[in-house]
Amino acid sequence: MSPLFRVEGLTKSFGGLAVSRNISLAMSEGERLALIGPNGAGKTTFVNLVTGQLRPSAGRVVLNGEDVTGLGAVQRVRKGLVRTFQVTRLFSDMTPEEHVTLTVLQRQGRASRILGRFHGHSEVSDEVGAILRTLGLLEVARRKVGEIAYGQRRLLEIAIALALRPKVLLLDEPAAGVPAADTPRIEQALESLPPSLAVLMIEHDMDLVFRFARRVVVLASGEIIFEGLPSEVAADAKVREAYLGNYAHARSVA
Ligand SMILES: Nc1ncnc2c1ncn2[C@@H]1O[C@H](COP(=O)(O)OP(=O)(O)OP(=O)(O)O)[C@@H](O)[C@H]1O
Repeated sequence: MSPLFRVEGLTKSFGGLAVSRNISLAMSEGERLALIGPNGAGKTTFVNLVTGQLRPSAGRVVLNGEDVTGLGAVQRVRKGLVRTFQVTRLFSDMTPEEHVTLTVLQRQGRASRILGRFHGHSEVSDEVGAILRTLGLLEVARRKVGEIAYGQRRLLEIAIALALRPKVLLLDEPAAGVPAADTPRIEQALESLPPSLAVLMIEHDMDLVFRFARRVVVLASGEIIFEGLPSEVAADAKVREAYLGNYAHARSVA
């Protein structure tokens, strides 16, 4: 079976710094993949290349057999390639319900007509309610974002991404900054994501990685150095060296 999504030979340099080196990777429908690696390994750059925030120096991004490398970020979202960001980008005066409603209407090309009339949209409210329920946000659906917990804001980012009906969802550190007591909520929400969705998650919280991922890819210095089962990753010599080297470097500059 051909993969839902693949990248071939993705390469990117900033000046003389090679940040992504010939990265090839495929994902199938329903896949749960974690992309890990030491700080500065090039994980966010990889996501930016996949979603069109950055243009690669070489290589291709292929979704459903279609080469989307030439498309911009908005066009890729329309095709089903959707991401969340490491830092939340929400409006603190709006509620979760308003954020998700606006996104659904935007996806349908109707957002410009409804500004100021959020609650009357019964034709999308079932979908909005279902998305908020999936992420465990129904109870705060009508609270202002500025008043809800940080972990709930991170979940709202994922809710907004779901409202775009992704085929491939890329999560950039969904648990970053979330208090440890709230990470089970994030984990639970990730488990509730639609089974057919292909999910790639960047995450530093290894407990979360091991519980979420069926496959792990390790990036170091812009290169894939490991691809395999979560149970195998910790024992891999190259992976240990990459993390240890990074740790030693951090100690030497501290
Ligand atoms: N726009 C840019 N211009 C120049 N260098 C950049 C740019 N973006 C990223 N880099 C560099 O590329 C390297 C990889 O950065 P990237 O943010 O992709 O790593 P990362 O693996 O996501 O790191 P972290 O885990 O710390 O978020 C770093 O050395 C970074 O300084």
